[in-house]
Amino acid sequence: MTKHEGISVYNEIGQLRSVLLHCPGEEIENIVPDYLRRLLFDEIAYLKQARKEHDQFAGLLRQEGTEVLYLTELMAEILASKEVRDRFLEDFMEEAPVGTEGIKEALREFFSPMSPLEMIRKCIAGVRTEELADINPKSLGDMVRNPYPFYLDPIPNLYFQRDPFASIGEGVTLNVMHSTTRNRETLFAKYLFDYHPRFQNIPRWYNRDKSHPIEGGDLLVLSEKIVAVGISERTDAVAIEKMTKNIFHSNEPFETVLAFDIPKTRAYMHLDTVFTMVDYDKFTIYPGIVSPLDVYSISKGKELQISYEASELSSILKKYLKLPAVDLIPCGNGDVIAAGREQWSDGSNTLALSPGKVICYDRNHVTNAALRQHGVEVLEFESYELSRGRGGPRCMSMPLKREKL
Ligand SMILES: NC(=[NH2+])NCCC[C@H](N)C(=O)O
Repeated sequence: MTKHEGISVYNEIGQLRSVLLHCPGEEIENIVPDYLRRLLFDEIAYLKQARKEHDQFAGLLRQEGTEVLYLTELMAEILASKEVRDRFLEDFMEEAPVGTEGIKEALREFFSPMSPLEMIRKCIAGVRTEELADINPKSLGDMVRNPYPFYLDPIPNLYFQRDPFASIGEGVTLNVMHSTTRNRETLFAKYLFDYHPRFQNIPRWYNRDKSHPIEGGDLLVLSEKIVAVGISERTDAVAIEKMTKNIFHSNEPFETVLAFDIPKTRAYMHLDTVFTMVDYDKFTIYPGIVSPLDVYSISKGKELQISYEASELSSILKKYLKLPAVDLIPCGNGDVIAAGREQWSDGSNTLALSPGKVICYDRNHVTNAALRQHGVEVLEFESYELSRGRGGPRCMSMPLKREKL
């Protein structure tokens, strides 16, 4: 197994050294029209093409010198220990939730011949009822006929590794997801940080047993001093305060958390779907959120000091990032129709590889051209299928290490 490496993320744009991904697998082929909405998808995706696109994404990262780690492989390393494997399976079934002892027993048997990697892939893919042929009925629940086709639901959003936990400084938030369908994703993160030798003693700024939701797509580390967070459909103010207190009580250098109150709608589910940082003084932003935007600052002090920031976004960013000017590059380059279309497929959801160099979906050609006009280097990859899950390059990646600036 890999040696201790830890987490180090003090900005959004410093050279990306190490990143965690999940390449979509069979879980995508367990998405059915009846459950699309609940699974947070808008369409049925074609797995073969989605995997091809994801490999292009990983290829670009490697080509730029970034270490690419896969969640399934790290998890398989952990589950090589029989004790951890057994505990994981029990926790996983409990949270699924698998209701009856008869089904649990059948699942234990079903998984037992599998290698750790096969087991973890299957946990993510989901288990259909037809796959467990003979359940030994132990309760009424094991006997009644149930038309629902899964004993374990698929976890199709796992390729959005940005959301279940978030790296901030040398620690992480272990998140509480807004929707039931994504909550098991944070169990993988919990096991990584509890058991993987690469991540020993990582401080947690938030823990998944807290009831208030917070998701990684809402968390942006703008600098060593400033963290931005969305108050969004997915992240609530109580969770933000708890996380902020824990960060401020540590030795981390962060001094201010800027909370952006964005509209609570599906299209803008997280702050990073409407706003990402691309260079020291450049950001891409969806124009539709600029005028309704309220920003609050939470500053370090004996108590949390919370204030409403009355000025416009560019002034707030200039003030807190100590910049003479900032360039807000609009999604859709000022064209309302292009902005709406490209935001829907994550035109503003860029992943920075280094200051001024980002990875984007190729389909958002208007926004990509605007980024280039503003001096940003844009690397593109295909995006027919991955975009159907409503997330882009930033959503699909969790930085573990970035160079400090
Ligand atoms: N960081 C992000 N913007 N993630 C996008 C996640 C998309 C996913 N289908 C969801 O609704 O949860």
